[in-house]
Amino acid sequence: MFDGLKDKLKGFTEDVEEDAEIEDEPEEDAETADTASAGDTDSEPERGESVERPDEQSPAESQENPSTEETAEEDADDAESEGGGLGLTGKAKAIATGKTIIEQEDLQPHLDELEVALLDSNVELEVAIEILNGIEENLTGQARGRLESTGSVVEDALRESLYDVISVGQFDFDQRVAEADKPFVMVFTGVNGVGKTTSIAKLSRYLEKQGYSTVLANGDTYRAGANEQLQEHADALDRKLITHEQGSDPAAVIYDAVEYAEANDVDVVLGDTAGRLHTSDDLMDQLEKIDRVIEPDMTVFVDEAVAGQDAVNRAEEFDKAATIDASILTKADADQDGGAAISVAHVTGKPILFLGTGQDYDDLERFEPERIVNELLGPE
Ligand SMILES: Nc1nc2c(ncn2[C@@H]2O[C@H](COP(=O)(O)OP(=O)(O)OP(=O)(O)O)[C@@H](O)[C@H]2O)c(=O)[nH]1
Repeated sequence: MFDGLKDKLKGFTEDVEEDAEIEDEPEEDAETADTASAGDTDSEPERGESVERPDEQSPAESQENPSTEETAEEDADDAESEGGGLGLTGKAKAIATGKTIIEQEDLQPHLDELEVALLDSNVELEVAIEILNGIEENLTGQARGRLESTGSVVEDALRESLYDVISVGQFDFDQRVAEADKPFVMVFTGVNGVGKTTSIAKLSRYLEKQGYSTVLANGDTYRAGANEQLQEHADALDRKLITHEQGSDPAAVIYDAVEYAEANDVDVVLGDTAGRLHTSDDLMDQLEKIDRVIEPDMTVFVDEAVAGQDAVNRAEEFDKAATIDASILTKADADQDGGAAISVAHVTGKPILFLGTGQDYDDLERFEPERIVNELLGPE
């Protein structure tokens, strides 16, 4: 999963660190520099100034002191006591105690290369820029500390920045289901053939493992064979499926499924809908009607990770045309790029909840931002 992007990200970290200097100057030099720059209260680096961060703890030290929050707080305190850590005073102190110095002019070419690599991996432009800005910001020590430190300043900055863009809107799906009134009603939408139906079947299996019963509803009354396709999954999983004839009202099918769930104490209703483009007015009207009549607890946009930039564009367009609450990206197992996985939450403002990682019912993974960052950059 995401192997192409992993290599590019690894290259960035290594290249920047090659250009970073580890300085270890004698104390008196620092004092001289400190005095010379007394009164300097700069807190933000200008473009072209050096960006500097204290060296991280060694892996051994970080094991002795595993609290990321504490480390982050200490870093923040350091930064504050150094006037943001970025003025001349801060620089002098940094040199005095042995710090990593990364010159802005050394960093910039690597950021430019990373931007090209991200775009090449189908990361949305606006998202790529957000990641680059995040790296710069994190390197200046302004916004770090939620993830375990790796001992590498550059990797931590990249890690935090990626985390920021992919964790947009995240909520605890399991908790949401647990706390909701039952039946919890979910409706799935997206274009044709992306793995919507399979994802519903996988989610039914996932929910079963959490102790919930599910009923399936085929709101795809548009396509011939859709009932049979979902029936195969229902049979394989031993689930009740509610269907109506082809051409009937999808809202009515899902309504029936909700009634069935209420009458039979079923916890979750999973409603499929016809594959559509956001531009198919009649199908988008159907979706709007489902929203109005059923008031689902969650409308989930499904697309395939391998579609890259197309999936990102569709997610953005669907989100504008209909109310979606979250996304599922399928076929992540076949995706080298990871561009959609990185971009979709940011462009929609809604979280990716699950990744489809294969053709079996168990091949559905919770999209956990921290785990995805580890997947992309390697474990801490
Ligand atoms: N490798 C892989 N294949 C998947 C995944 N999810 C679905 N597929 C395959 O993608 C194909 C299409 O899946 P469907 O569930 O039929 O797609 P759909 O979006 O419901 O299609 P329509 O009902 O035509 O809109 C099937 O062959 C699935 O097995 C996944 O996560 N990984």
